[in-house]
Amino acid sequence: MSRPQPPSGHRPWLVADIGGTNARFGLVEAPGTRPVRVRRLEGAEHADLGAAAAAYLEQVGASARPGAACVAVAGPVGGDRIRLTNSHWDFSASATRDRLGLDHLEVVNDFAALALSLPRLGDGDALPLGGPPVLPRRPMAVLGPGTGLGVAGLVPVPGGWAPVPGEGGHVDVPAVEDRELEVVRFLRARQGGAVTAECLLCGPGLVKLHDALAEVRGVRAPRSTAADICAAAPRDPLCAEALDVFCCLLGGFAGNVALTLGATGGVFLGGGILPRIIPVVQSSGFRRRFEDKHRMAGYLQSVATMLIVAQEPALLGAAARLDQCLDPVQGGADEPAQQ
Ligand SMILES: Nc1ncnc2c1ncn2[C@@H]1O[C@H](COP(=O)(O)OP(=O)(O)OP(=O)(O)O)[C@@H](O)[C@H]1O
Repeated sequence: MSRPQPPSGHRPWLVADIGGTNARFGLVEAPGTRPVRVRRLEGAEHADLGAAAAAYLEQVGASARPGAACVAVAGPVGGDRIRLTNSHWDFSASATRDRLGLDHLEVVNDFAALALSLPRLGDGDALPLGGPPVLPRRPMAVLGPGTGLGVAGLVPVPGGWAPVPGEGGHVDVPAVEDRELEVVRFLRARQGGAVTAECLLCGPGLVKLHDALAEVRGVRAPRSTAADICAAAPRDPLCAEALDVFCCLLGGFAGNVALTLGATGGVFLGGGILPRIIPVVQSSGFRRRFEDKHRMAGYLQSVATMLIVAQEPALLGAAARLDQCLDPVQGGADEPAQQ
């Protein structure tokens, strides 16, 4: 297929994904194309979004000033003031737009952006984790453990797709099997009150899950980071079990999301942790727990589960959002992911 050419006089678009630690940027040179010159900056090294974006544009030697931007942020959006959940950045969208000389600035929730990336995933951007192939033009869902646990739906609407972001990570944890219930009972006693899905299904949550499992098993084996647990799992049975419980809970959670949203088009997994432990997820109880929903087992057996392995997929979704806003021909042209 021929690559769309920039319309004459088209200024590039800036896309960004701002997480708790990292700010990822890219440039979209023509409507309907994938972001290029993608870079990751440390959020803490820059005072605010405007400063980080300016540093990025200088770093990549952008010759033309962007005409529009879409910024995906980890936190609720709405109104001019944007406060990030896990970062000190707090900025005015209109002031940032003016400072960067943009005609248009779009701010979206990071999982809404991730949802909008789904119809643009190509071969090799996502791996099957069980079930049939992805079905075209059906509702889809995306969820991902990273610094927190994000969830969003994506529904087909006339002319394209609409993302449905929410706060789905904060539902109760779907503990069903004995070892899961033991971990949750232990944590309830220790921290008091409810244990949410995000409490265990994210990077810091994996550490909490591992340490609780150690207490339940009566062993002392402190681990300080998710990376440490993932690296040790091939030779440390407790780390391996913590990861299996993590994947099983994630499967139960993903099944709940699929049932709630009617995501018959497929459930996609994103976030920073899973792409680093692909064989572990593939051999875990994830898919078994996804389908293990009593009378709804048959319904879920017909739903694809996929692991997103594309680099910086939220930037792809941010570009899709700009197409929707500024170039309805490209924005409405997305076909659902075919794997
Ligand atoms: N090597 C690793 N193996 C497993 N998990 C890791 C590794 N490195 C980092 N992580 C986990 O990944 C999480 C970050 O995931 P992700 O990149 O999705 O975060 P984010 O919230 O989108 O953005 P940010 O990176 O800015 O925090 C961290 O909480 C950390 O626990």
